[in-house]
Amino acid sequence: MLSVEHVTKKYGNFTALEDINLVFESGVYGLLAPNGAGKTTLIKMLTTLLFPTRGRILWDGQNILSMGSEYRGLVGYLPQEFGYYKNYSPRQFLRYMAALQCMEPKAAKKRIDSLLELVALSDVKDKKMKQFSGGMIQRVGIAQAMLNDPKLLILDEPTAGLDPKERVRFRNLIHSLAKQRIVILSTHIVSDIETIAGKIIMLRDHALYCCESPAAICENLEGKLYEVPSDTALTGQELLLSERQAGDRTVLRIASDFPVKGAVPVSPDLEDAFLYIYREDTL
Ligand SMILES: Nc1ncnc2c1ncn2[C@@H]1O[C@H](COP(=O)(O)OP(=O)(O)OP(=O)(O)O)[C@@H](O)[C@H]1O
Repeated sequence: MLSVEHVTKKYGNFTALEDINLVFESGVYGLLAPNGAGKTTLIKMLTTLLFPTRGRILWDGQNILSMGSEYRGLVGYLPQEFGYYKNYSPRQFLRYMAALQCMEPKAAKKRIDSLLELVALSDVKDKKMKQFSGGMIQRVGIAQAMLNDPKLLILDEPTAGLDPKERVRFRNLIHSLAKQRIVILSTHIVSDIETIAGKIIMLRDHALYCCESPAAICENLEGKLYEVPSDTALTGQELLLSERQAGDRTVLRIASDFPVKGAVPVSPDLEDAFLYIYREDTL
């Protein structure tokens, strides 16, 4: 179990995160917030690349900073900018990464073969990565993060640059990895996590806004969401969230605390909740 207790991070006088409290148990956690909200800062503290200014992070009750390499042995990490060698094949690259982790060569070979199978790259395991698509590179990155069979897998914006088909494949892969481990996945793209994350962590105003299931987050908007024709004049009490194509016409999705005449009540989804929660922020 991983717990974040009263963690604050300051960069000089600037407070990037203030008094964050979280508890992680196995399953997928989506860290969802607009750019600049502090996702990478939190992730870097969870991976010991940055230290909290105040507060502490515990793994099974022990401070991760005092655990040192023992803790890092439990963590798999795919950073936002994942460095790889274009002229290496996935197999060469993973062998190299395994050697850096001092894995025994025979065990490493077996593990690499099964990981390449898991991320569906066995067919291209000896091809140079310079020919790979963004999705294929991300899958090499995930295999790299999984080398030590981590108890805590952290993926920072792993779906950036993926096409829709690659995103679906990625979601399926994450789902299969989340059994018996904690997976923390940061993103600002709602659809990447709404079907796979058991809990969504939202940051707002440099603080924790919520850590709840997608259903619980949507529930807060229940009864407030409507669709109206696109030529409807909105009043100050109605908040435009998005537009959607319904057959051959466009409809507006709006949030309102009061019933709206002529509007069709609809059930909120996580995208609506995201837009509602960050309505005053520049997205
Ligand atoms: N080394 C640093 N020095 C000063 N300010 C920083 C530093 N790193 C990040 N920040 C600031 O802290 C805030 C949070 O940054 P962070 O990178 O954690 O956000 P993020 O949610 O991961 O955003 P993105 O998705 O754009 O990376 C931002 O306002 C950023 O400008």
